[in-house]
Amino acid sequence: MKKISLLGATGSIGVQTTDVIRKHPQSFQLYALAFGRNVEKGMQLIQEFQPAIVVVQSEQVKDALLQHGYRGKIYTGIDGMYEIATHPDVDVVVNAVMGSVGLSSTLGAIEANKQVALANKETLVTAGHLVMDAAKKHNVSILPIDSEHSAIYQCLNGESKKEAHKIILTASGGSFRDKSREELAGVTVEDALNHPNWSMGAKITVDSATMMNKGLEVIEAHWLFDMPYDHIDVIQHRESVIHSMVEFVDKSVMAQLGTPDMRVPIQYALTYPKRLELNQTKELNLVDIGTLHFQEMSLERFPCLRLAYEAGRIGGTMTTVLNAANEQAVDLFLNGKISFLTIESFIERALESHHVIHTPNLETIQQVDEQTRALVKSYVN
Ligand SMILES: NC(=O)C1=CN([C@@H]2O[C@H](COP(=O)(O)OP(=O)(O)OC[C@H]3O[C@@H](n4cnc5c(N)ncnc54)[C@H](OP(=O)(O)O)[C@@H]3O)[C@@H](O)[C@H]2O)C=CC1
Ligand SMILES: CC(=O)[C@@H](O)[C@H](O)COP(=O)(O)O
Ligand SMILES: [Mn+2]
Repeated sequence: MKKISLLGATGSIGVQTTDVIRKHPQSFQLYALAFGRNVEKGMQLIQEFQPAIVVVQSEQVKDALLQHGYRGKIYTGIDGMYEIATHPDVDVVVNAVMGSVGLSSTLGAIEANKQVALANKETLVTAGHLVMDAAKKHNVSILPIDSEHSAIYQCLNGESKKEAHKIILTASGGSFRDKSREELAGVTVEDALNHPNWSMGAKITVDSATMMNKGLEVIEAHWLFDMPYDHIDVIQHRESVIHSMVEFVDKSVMAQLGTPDMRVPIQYALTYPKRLELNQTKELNLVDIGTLHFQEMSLERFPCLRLAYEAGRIGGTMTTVLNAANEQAVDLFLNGKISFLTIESFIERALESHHVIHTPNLETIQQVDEQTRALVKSYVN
């Protein structure tokens, strides 16, 4: 029985994680959960799973939960998430919050020697060196939940890291894959949220449309698999059936395939190195699909991917700025303050004005993150 702390329980990954836990009550217990503001969903989960500890984003949300009749142990904010990520009774921490707000909990979980199942890719983008150094120091495995990185992890299983030559990340192309850059001028939030293959939270769905999601994933792969940027390729693959590939030194290529269903990588991160049945997931039927499509990824069509490669290659606080500027710009877009194409121009402006700091510590990263958000907000005026 593994006791799980689930951060971001009310979100897309969080809810799918509870689905996996529900299906395997002999293997997993939801010991603690954290969420932001969705009190209704949070209460449903509390009533079903009866966690020992609950964490919410703010005192205001805590009051709302008390008004809904919750009488158990409750903490708030980033400190609360840190508390349940490091709690001595917890075995596994699933980090499924959105954004760099998950960083201190990821670091705390590693330092407390927890098994870490990581969906929160932003923590690796903003501070990959801190996360990976801590994981090495504490001999903690970080099990990726992100579908591409889970695929790579599975392809590398039992292989020698030295013999892996190249990582090939697949990208669906996102909501606007069939539009030219000219056609992007008038797109709406609703259009952007219409992902062709996956049902996900709003921020990552917009990231898929700008291709920043793949940019963040390139940086995530760099850190997780210690792979130089020149050895990480991205190709467009419309069907999201091949979740990613690894080319080895002998030119043999391993791929991991499956229907697009996040419960598969979530469960794998919880059961690794074993596997459990996952009956409710649709079997992959390649005969029904018939044809898989592949296309070169254009850095001109998708400038956010170029910006991510450039920031990743410079390193240091450049990726902190990339991530914070993106989080802020996407938030402005989702709130109707800027257009879709302004997202990429705000990010580029923030990167251009930044003087990189190499090997920053946690405090510096947090400062740069805050300053970048304020800077990007000021661009609106
Ligand atoms: N969805 C997917 O299929 C995939 C997601 N990912 C990654 O997983 C992470 C989560 O994505 P997704 O589930 O789609 O996102 P959602 O927006 O659906 O969920 C985010 C979760 O984080 C919570 N949250 C947000 N801010 C705070 C905060 N300050 N304090 C506490 N909780 C907070 C939200 O709470 P509430 O809603 O209650 O406010 C919610 O539970 C992201 O990093 C994303 O890139 C990676 C691969 C696939
Ligand atoms: C499911 C998942 O892992 C997402 O990150 C997914 O990759 C989004 O799809 P694209 O970024 O390929 O559009
Ligand atoms: Mn992904």
